[in-house]
Amino acid sequence: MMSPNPGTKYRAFPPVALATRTWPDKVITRPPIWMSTDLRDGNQSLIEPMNVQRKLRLFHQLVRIGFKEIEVAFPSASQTDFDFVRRLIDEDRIPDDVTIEVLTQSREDLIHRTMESLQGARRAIVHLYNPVAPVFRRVVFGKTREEVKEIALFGTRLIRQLADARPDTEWRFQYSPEAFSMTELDYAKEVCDAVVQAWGATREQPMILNLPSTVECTTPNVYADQIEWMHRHLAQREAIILSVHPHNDRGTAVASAELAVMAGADRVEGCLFGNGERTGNVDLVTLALNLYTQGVHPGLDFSDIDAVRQCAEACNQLPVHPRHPYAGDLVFTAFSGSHQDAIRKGFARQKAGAIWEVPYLPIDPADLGRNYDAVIRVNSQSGKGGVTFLLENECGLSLPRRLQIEFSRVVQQATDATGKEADARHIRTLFEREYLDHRMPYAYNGHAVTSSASDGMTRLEIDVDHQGRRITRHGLGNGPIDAFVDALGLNIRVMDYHEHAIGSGADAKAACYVELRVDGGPTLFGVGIAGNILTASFKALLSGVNRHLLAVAQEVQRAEAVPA
Ligand SMILES: CC(=O)SCCNC(=O)CCNC(=O)[C@H](O)C(C)(C)COP(=O)(O)OP(=O)(O)OC[C@H]1O[C@@H](n2cnc3c(N)ncnc32)[C@H](O)[C@@H]1OP(=O)(O)O
Ligand SMILES: CC(C)C(=O)C(=O)O
Ligand SMILES: [Mg+2]
Repeated sequence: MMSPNPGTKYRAFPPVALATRTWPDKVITRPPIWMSTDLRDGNQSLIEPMNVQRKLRLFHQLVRIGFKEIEVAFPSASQTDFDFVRRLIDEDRIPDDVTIEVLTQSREDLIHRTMESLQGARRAIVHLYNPVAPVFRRVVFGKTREEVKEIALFGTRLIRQLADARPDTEWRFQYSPEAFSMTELDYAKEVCDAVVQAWGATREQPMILNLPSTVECTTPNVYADQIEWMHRHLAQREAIILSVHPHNDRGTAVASAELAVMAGADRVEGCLFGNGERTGNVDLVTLALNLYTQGVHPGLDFSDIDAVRQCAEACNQLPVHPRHPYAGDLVFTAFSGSHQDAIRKGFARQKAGAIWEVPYLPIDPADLGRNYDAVIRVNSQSGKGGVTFLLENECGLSLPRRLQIEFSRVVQQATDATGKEADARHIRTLFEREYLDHRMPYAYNGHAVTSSASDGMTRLEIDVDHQGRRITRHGLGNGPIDAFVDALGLNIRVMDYHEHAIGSGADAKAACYVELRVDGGPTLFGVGIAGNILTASFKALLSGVNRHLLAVAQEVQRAEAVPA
């Protein structure tokens, strides 16, 4: 049960005294060094860790995306992880410009096994960690500050010694004071300075110092302050590649990473789609594409985001949420009417090569290999914009504005009745049923222009079915439509008329929309599609007449059904 007074159980994280902080004014203008830990931190968080096959598949996907540093295993943890590192090296699967990284605790046997796994590697990063925060010192280790610092120094010296004994590999060293963000800053600095010195890092041969928010426990601005404080106070900053490793316990890992980069971090560790322990490591896809939408190329290639997502889902055996930024199934989909309207107008105005300005879409789906098909989907929350967009895209029909309004009511009735989404095919069917399929009471069979005489009048013979009976009639008018109306012998007033071609070449068709009023009733539309514009316009007239007569018949039925 939730406590009515959480202050007795939980305490607020204290802010950092850093009055002269500079990060709020910084702008990220280049990408950080990315490090994927999908195959280590991501893997250790899975219900079933990846086998070698799945790890290989994900490794090659990470290489394709463009990661140059990949933490591939915790080799002393399991035979699978050890064997995986061996396969990468023995089968020469690591591209020249990619460096693999492995993680170890600061324990003698584990360090020996870790170094053994890397035998023969061209280049490798050995990553040592130990927890340094007060709760770990007290609860997990029962050690003093000095003793915990000594754990870090022991591992650093041993790795230095083993690395020096294997000069054929180009070694790099990384140290993480685990749970950094929960640690007193002066103590974190003391441990880190000691490790940097013990390793012998220099400007020419820097080491990676990784400051994790192992469990995210502050607002992102506090993490940024902690990073800036370290950035400014570390004794040998020039000998350090400053790295961050945010987790997402408060749901703000992406913000933490972004602010940390503004605060001085050079490097970010995380996983694709935010996989990782508990609520995940920071999501590298979101981080990278956030940069991209600011006009900064992240140096990672997500131009086939669906393939990356499918690979991650298959390897992790975990789904990516449909609303996941940039990658989820629904993130480029608008259901609601005003959004659809704005997106449709945005697409219509967007010019190739111009700055992207489609409302509600922060990125062009095409940049990620997504198409526009699913951008607009229609349910009962949708308006004319979405319906119009789908008809345009699916059938090449550009409805005049008032017809858009008329037909969107038809779609809304249908979606309200079912409570379900109407896909493009369903909308097309509704449109055909409403405007194109009526053959009662009138159906078009043919026409002939008998003369277009010198008096400027059109004479027309029409061949139509009326109530299933074939009839021929003649009409005279100041144009074909006028003559057709005359031949029908009905009281029809044509209020508006639109036409356009559908497609091009031999298969091109004509679409015609007429807005009319029959017998002084309400205005309504008729639509005709045919191989030529004249036939399309006659069909459109009959469509409108049939719709009017059907509405009248339904009205009569309704009136008769009401008990007296
Ligand atoms: C935040 C992170 O993601 S850190 C990475 C965490 N990832 C993993 O742990 C996954 C792989 N790990 C494993 O499979 C196991 O931990 C192994 C195989 C490496 C080691 O297993 P075990 O030997 O059974 O030890 P276990 O993991 O339980 O470690 C506990 C012991 O190590 C000590 N320890 C924990 N971390 C460290 C460290 N970084 N350096 C030195 N000692 C450590 C603990 O204090 C404890 O000591 P104690 O037994 O004297 O009380
Ligand atoms: C090993 C370290 C970097 C880690 O994964 C963490 O602290 O979250
Ligand atoms: Mg982690």
